[in-house]
Amino acid sequence: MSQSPSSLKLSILDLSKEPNPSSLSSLLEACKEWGFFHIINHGISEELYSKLSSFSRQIYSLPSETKLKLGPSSSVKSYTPQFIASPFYEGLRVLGPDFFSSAECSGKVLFGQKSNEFSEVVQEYGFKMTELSKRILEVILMSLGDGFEKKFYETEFGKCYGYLRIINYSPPGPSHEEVEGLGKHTDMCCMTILYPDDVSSLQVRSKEGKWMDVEPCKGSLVVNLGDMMEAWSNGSLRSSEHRVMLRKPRNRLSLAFFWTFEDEKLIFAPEEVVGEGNNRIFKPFVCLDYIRFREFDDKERYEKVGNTVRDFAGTGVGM
Ligand SMILES: O=C(O)CCC(=O)C(=O)O
Ligand SMILES: [Fe+2]
Repeated sequence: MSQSPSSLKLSILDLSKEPNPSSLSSLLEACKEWGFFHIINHGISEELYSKLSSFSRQIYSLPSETKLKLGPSSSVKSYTPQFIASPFYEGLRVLGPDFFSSAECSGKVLFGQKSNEFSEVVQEYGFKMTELSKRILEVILMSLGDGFEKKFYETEFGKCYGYLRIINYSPPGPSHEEVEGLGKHTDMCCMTILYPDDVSSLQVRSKEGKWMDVEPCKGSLVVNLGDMMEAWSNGSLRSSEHRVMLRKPRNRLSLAFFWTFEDEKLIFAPEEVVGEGNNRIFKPFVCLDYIRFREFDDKERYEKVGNTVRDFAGTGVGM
């Protein structure tokens, strides 16, 4: 058996406070070292979360035939059944920016009459997460350089959009001490905001390759940077490998909100971000081409585990 992992206390960004030099420098440090941090005072109420998690529980207790009407081989394709990402993982994707319509499309199949309430809850969550993503991204840009949020927010990130994945991990069997709920991967997007339930199962891989348990932090959400951000920052911000290890004999529910560039975006780190005299470690690339590279197969849009943006667009310099 492998050694038991050490636990990792992530840096905390308090969104109720105006960013100051000290909070910006600890955020930057966290983004460079781990690409992961916690946010507190994020404005997502427990009430909204519990409404959405109650719908999620209802969804995942539906019979497989109902869920399979939403994918992977139906025309809707919002549902990823078990045995694609892992035997324990199933997920439902709701695409923004029109979260209501997207939720309605799946909700009609899953809930029939009750779908309106589901769509409203998802819309509210999607809207709040969108606002939150914009805000966090601005602070990250501020931490990267003086005035960078004004210079780059609109021009570079102005067309970003979000999508939500409602994820259910089924419990490992009694004979298993620990199983992989979601294997090692990096997120493709710019940034992910994760609302995990109270089961701590998320692990992040250090630069040295050591798996670390993310230490839970009450009332916080977990933010992690994705490959698009790593490429856009010329590798100075980190998109870390992470995975989910299931240990408790119960379901785990998580809500992952992905904030991503538009498909046609050409990712090319601005000169000021690269910095004078530094080498470019990524070739320019179009987002959709990278998403295609990572696709599991042409039917399923799940991330292909193992391939990262460095494999796809790395120049081989400075790695
Ligand atoms: O469920 C989790 O805690 C993590 C999910 C995740 O990493 C992902 O969906 O990319
Ligand atoms: Fe992830």
